Amino acid sequence: MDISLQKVEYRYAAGSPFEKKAIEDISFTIPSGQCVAIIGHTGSGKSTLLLHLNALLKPTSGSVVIGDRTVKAGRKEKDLKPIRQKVGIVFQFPEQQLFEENVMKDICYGPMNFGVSEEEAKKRARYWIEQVGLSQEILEDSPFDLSGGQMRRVAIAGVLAMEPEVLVLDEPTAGLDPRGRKEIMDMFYQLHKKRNLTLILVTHSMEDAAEYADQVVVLNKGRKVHEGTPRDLFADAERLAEWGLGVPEVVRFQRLLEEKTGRSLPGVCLSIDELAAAWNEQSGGPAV
Ligand SMILES: Nc1ncnc2c1ncn2[C@@H]1O[C@H](COP(=O)(O)OP(=O)(O)OP(=O)(O)O)[C@@H](O)[C@H]1O
Repeated sequence: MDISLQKVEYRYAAGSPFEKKAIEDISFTIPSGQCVAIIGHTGSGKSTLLLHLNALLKPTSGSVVIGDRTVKAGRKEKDLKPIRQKVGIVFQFPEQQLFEENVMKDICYGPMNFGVSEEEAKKRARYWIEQVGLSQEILEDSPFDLSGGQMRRVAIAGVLAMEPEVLVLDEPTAGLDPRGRKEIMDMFYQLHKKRNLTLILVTHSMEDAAEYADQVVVLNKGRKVHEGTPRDLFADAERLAEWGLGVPEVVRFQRLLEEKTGRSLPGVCLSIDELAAAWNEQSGGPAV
């Protein structure tokens, strides 16, 4: 299922003295099965845009096409549940939304809310708890007895148990240590690859955008200022700085290495493995 935004504008408190234009003239398409990162400085409009992806917000002008449904300004929408089921959002710090007495009930809540039977919801809970790297034993525990990392996985299992076609991740690694970040992102990436799940990654992390995204959309002051591959984007540090963004660590390390050795490597390397391979090829031996 593709999602396509066409000249989307959104104003908070439209028509009131407190009106505030948050995004404008935003058009792009997220093709089914892709991993797309949406990045931008604080206040650039990422969260506002994210809420349009499953019709939690309706554009003030323009339209959002989600599969076979078009959501546009000035039109009363019929049942939005099918859209909300197909496009799952994992909000920032999703563990804060756990509230049931045990993990099983928390995971079943979303699917049952969308009309799935209790029996089927429980079957899904048993399946998804393992897919997020936890054991079924945890299902009977209170979510509040778990560690922060486990709570986050439980909350993610609750969204996955709705079996969405598109998963929107709002700063999925916020507050995690580097190991936890990598584990969570690798888990999403495996799901994306194995199930052809479309991933939309809304993030401040240039590292995550560089490592996982096929395409990156950059927002600045409510407008789309760039759309392209991570490689194109991170080759231009000056432009990134203009938008208040930094280059990923691995690209910075590449520059440092080039400065120190006086040799330049072909292109931009987006992972340590790539950097090592490019260096070894240039230098004729394993120096990194
Ligand atoms: N509920 C609201 N009412 C009025 N203005 C808002 C509201 N939410 C956001 N804004 C404004 O809209 C603009 C875009 O905000 P948004 O939260 O979408 O940006 P963001 O890129 O997600 O920021 P961050 O990275 O800090 O979460 C900002 O100028 C913000 O002040």
